[in-house]
Amino acid sequence: MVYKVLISDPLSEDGIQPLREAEGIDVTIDTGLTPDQLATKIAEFDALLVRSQTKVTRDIITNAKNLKIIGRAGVGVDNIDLDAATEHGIIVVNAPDGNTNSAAEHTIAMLMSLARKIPQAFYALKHQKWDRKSHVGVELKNKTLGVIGLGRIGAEVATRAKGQRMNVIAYDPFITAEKADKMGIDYGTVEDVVRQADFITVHTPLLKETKHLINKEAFDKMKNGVQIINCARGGIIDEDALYEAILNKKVAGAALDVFEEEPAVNHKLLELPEVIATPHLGASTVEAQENVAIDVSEDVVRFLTVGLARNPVNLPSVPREVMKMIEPYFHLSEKLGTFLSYLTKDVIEEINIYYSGDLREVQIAPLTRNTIKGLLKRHLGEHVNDVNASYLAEKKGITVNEHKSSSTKGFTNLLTVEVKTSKSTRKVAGTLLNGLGARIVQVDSYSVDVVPEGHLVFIHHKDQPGAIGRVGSLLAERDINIATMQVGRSDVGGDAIMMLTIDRLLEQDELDQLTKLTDIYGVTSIEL
Ligand SMILES: NC(=O)c1ccc[n+]([C@@H]2O[C@H](COP(=O)([O-])OP(=O)(O)OC[C@H]3O[C@@H](n4cnc5c(N)ncnc54)[C@H](O)[C@@H]3O)[C@@H](O)[C@H]2O)c1
Ligand SMILES: O=C(O)CC[C@@H](O)C(=O)O
Repeated sequence: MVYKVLISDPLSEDGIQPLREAEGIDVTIDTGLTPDQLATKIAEFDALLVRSQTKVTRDIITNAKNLKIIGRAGVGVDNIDLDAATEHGIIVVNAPDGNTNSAAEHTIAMLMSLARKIPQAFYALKHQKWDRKSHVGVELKNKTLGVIGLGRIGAEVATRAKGQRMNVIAYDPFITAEKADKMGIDYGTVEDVVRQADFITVHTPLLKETKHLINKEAFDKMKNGVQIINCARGGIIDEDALYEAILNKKVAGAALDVFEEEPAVNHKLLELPEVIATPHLGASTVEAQENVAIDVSEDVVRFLTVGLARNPVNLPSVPREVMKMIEPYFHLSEKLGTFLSYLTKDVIEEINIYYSGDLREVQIAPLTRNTIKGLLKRHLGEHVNDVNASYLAEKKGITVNEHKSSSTKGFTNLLTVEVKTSKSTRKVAGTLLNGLGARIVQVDSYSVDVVPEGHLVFIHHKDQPGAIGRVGSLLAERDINIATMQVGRSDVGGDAIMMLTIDRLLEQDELDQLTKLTDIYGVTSIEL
């Protein structure tokens, strides 16, 4: 199997080495596609890697019949329709850490350039003007920097601003006053920040809640002569309100790396001498571009080969250490889900997943999603994956409950999946045996020991002499080799099960003949 990866924005060649070196991955670089060309071309690809230029719209995603993963070499994913990706079962991953340092350094560079009017002075000098009077700046020392959004970049900027002997006041809904205190900065509401700061820098994502967070009302509350920096996303600051605030002298200067519409050429803000700007260069360093390309390439390889991603955006993130711990159970969880999907004939109402022993210590959400994927895939089709599995289950009205249980039945780890329909409750449990791999160890109330691979036959029968022999004879007559066989019963002469691993898939007529044998209640052919 060869996975086809399309890179549609310029990425660092060194950074995409993990893709180039991976076996079974074929890389195409085409950075000149129009949206229409991309919408056509995307159909043949399994993965798409972008920076911020390519707009991955619903249209493109709808045409992406084979697409499994979209990798964003950077932080912001506002150029990708996440809802459309999730609905189509496409995972979106980003590279959240790789450009933090560069973006923070760029913000500080903008802050200093703004304070000392360096770009304006340079521009004048380039135009043969030795003008010292117009370019008198202000010191940063003892000024207050207001930071809105104290995440990765905001926190780095705050720390560096303290190095310039600035006072820092920050607002972030997910940061406590105690945490800010530990960083040696003040904490306040947006209003506190806006009222107290001499310089304001924003470092939030662009969300419904942050769109035009800095608007006319906010400018009205600011100190006269305040200076504004945006190296996060265009749209967090209302550009029309900023333009007015500069014209009426409320704002003395603004440094912008990002704009509501990009590329921003002929922008009215750029005509104002108080405005300095760069064309979205926050992450444009050799180091950042290499870092983000490596991170996202590694995640694409990991996802295409083992089905796990470290930085999913439309899934909760799975840290590296967590991933290491859960990877062995990943395969088992899907197999148990798939196994039960064969035994469950009616509409599923509830799924209970019990994590016992060592599994109590790991992050279980990815395993839960994978189990649901196994359960739903056979009925809903190949497009079900761990990105959309929970969403599809919810849409189908299925309640999913996760339990951490102390009952291990003597195993060091035990994963039990129970499915309730209006008519029945079915259960399967599996474990990872040290050095031996995955095993199914329980089906309903019966103990078994079966490798969850290949062609299985699950037979429910009456515990009577001859029942097992009749099954064996029929399969022998059809030249079907039995690789393993397990039997279990509730009580003598009562209900019993047989679990067979056979060397090939049963034909329908063979299944019918098995079902008609004396004392056989039901036969299910299972492909794992
Ligand atoms: N200019 C560039 O080239 C460049 C480079 C990298 C990142 N970015 C952008 O910088 C921004 C920050 O990136 P990051 O890596 O620090 O992200 P992050 O997720 O680490 O931090 C964002 C912070 O914003 C906070 N936040 C969310 N809503 C808020 C609100 N209403 N008010 C205040 N805070 C709020 C979050 O709690 C979070 O702590 C993003 O928009 C990202 O796209 C730009
Ligand atoms: O691709 C870029 O250079 C921009 C990256 C930056 O905006 C981000 O959100 O990571």
